[in-house]
Amino acid sequence: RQTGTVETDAEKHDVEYLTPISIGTPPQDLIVDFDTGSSDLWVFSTEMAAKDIKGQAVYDPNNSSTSEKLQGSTWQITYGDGSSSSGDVYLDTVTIGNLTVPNQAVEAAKKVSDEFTDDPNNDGLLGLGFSSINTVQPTPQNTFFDNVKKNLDTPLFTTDLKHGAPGSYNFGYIDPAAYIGNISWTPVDNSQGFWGFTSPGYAVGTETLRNHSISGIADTGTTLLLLPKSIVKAYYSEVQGAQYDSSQGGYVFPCSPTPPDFVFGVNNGIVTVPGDMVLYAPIDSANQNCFGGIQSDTGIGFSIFGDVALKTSFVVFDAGGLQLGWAAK
Ligand SMILES: CSC[C@H](NC(=O)[C@H](Cc1ccccc1)OC(=O)N1CCC(N)CC1)C(=O)N[C@@H](CC1CCCCC1)[C@@H](O)COc1ccncc1
Repeated sequence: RQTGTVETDAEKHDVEYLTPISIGTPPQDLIVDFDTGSSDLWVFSTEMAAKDIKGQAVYDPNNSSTSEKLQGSTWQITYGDGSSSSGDVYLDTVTIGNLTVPNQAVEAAKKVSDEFTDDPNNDGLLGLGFSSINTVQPTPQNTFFDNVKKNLDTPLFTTDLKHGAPGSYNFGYIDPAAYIGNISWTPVDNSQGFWGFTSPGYAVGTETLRNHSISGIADTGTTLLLLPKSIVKAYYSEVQGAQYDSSQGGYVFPCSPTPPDFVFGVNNGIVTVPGDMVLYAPIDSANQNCFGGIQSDTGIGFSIFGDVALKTSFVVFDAGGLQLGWAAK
């Protein structure tokens, strides 16, 4: 039985968290975005047109003695932000930290949308959602976690994302030194392939929790905390000078004073998003006005507890118990 840990680096404004992996023999090192909101492991590859590669590292299956083409298999994925990619599939050895999966489906990109080409630091995505939403056809493939979990002490992984500092993903164990207080557990609904859960309510600042069921997903691949419009309006009604700015595509407000905290419930516990984390990023060079880290989930169909929520906590993604655990740190 094994356990593993790997460090993940926050990009500017924590817009995404990038983590090193190795693929093939000899190992080819890439840095990818671990995404609990999707279930494909895809990477930039030598099968892409040179014009679509701008600084990313690429996977070359022909340079790996252990790669084996999955004949006839293809994949195509589109994300919530409209970005997309597609290609074909190889089985090859994938290593994360000290954990190795010998026959992991590695989805080699042939095409990627501009959002990926224009993100030089990101060489691909490693999906940590449920394998039921893997896009490989004709036969969907398992995620790295699904393949490795039989070798783990216990079938779970944890996230410890931080604000502007390296965080970590641990596999197979809960590090008691990584959190304080108790872990609040809540059942997971994986019927849509996501780590879905329902929060019982929320509070703005120091007020008492309001009962308001919020169904959403814990998603490391989404930068912001996307909530129902009514809750977002209630929050920003308590932020001086906050307004919806259609040119920015969200609520903006003066970068000082620090806005109130946002609290959401997890079972009988609470998670506090400090006001200074709601200050997502300045929208002007004078740093006068800031784009909010809390925005509306309109059009998605569920809320998204993205990095703005996750980086406040130590979160346990427990596939064995089909539950999520949230703890302060
Ligand atoms: C409505 S899900 C929006 C979300 N994409 C984001 O959160 C992107 C992430 C990003 C992209 C490029 C550079 C840096 C960060 O970032 C922003 O959208 N923003 C950050 C910057 C900010 N100024 C504006 C808002 C999203 O598709 N996630 C998916 C993974 C994501 C795809 C794009 C690459 C990075 C990983 C995934 O987990 C959720 O998939 C779905 C969610 C709902 N139905 C379908 C799919």
